[in-house]
Amino acid sequence: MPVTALPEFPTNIPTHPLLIVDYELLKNGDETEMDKLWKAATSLGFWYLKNHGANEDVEKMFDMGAETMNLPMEEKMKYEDEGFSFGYKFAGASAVDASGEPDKAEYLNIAKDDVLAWPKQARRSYPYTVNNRMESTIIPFVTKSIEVNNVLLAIFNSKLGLPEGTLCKLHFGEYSGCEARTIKAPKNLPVGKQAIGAHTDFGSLSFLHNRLGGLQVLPPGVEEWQYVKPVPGHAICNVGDALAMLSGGILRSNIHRVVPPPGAQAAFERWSQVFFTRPVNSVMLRPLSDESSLISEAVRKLSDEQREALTPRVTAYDWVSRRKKLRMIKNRAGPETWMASGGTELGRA
Ligand SMILES: O=C(O)CCC(=O)C(=O)O
Ligand SMILES: [Fe+2]
Repeated sequence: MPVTALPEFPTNIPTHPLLIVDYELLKNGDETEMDKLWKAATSLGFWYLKNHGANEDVEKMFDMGAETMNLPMEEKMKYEDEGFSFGYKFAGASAVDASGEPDKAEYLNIAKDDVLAWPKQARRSYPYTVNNRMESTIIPFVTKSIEVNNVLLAIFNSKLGLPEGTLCKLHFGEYSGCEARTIKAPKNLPVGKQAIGAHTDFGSLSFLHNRLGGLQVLPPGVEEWQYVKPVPGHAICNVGDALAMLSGGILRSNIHRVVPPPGAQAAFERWSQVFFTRPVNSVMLRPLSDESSLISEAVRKLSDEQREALTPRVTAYDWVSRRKKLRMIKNRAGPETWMASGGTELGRA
């Protein structure tokens, strides 16, 4: 489906405005732009990123996603995600709420470790539609996404007053949950259904590309979900739980969800491409108070409950595994399973 054939996001629906950050300016060390990024990451935790240079790679990812999701179900299920995160997740495998309502989105997660090891296999195998496009599409998209998220991480490292390279070291040199995700939600979903239930992202940074509306955030202090409007060529970036924890809550991992696209857009399939940067598996998730007075000061001001929420005493691997596992309907015992699947949202979900 050419992008131009898709209906516009309706003009009569309120949206949550995000700050627009220019990646080229960030890369050139522009102070004003870095301040804008900091403001976005410490308030809502979401921002648009323009001039990121990944648009052509993203277009190819949309093609790869369509080729993959169009495979017969039997073929996709050969690559089912059996635990951690990598592989195929069929629509309806995860709950969207405590009642156990099934999700409506299917997706395929491709481990960064497999992409960087190609043509060797590091973590698992994938459908031929992925293998065939590894060199032309997936390696370029993942390489570019890593580069972008590294620039963002280095800025956060400096603004948090951490010794140079601290955050970078926590994200490289070992296997991790970093992954590229291609997502499809069907067209004509009834209003009120959720393609993806409310969640905070599990890792550190997400680099998201979508074309239709449907992504919503619940901003702090607000009771109503608000749409984030897709803007052509602009990525939607956000902070996840791991970075919220490492920063002692200074960086915000905000809750979000995916509902049917609004207005005339609802009649179209909804596709997204994401790259998730996550700490390496063995990293203990906790505020880096020993390494930054800014972080230790922020942690000192938290309530006991907030401090506990940011200090789960588990590794990055266990954090992703638990959240993923407890959202799966096959592991659901009752509403308590959903309640136990939460992240750093401090009861907001
Ligand atoms: O598809 C989208 O717009 C958002 C997807 C998302 O939140 C996720 O995969 O974590
Ligand atoms: Fe998300």
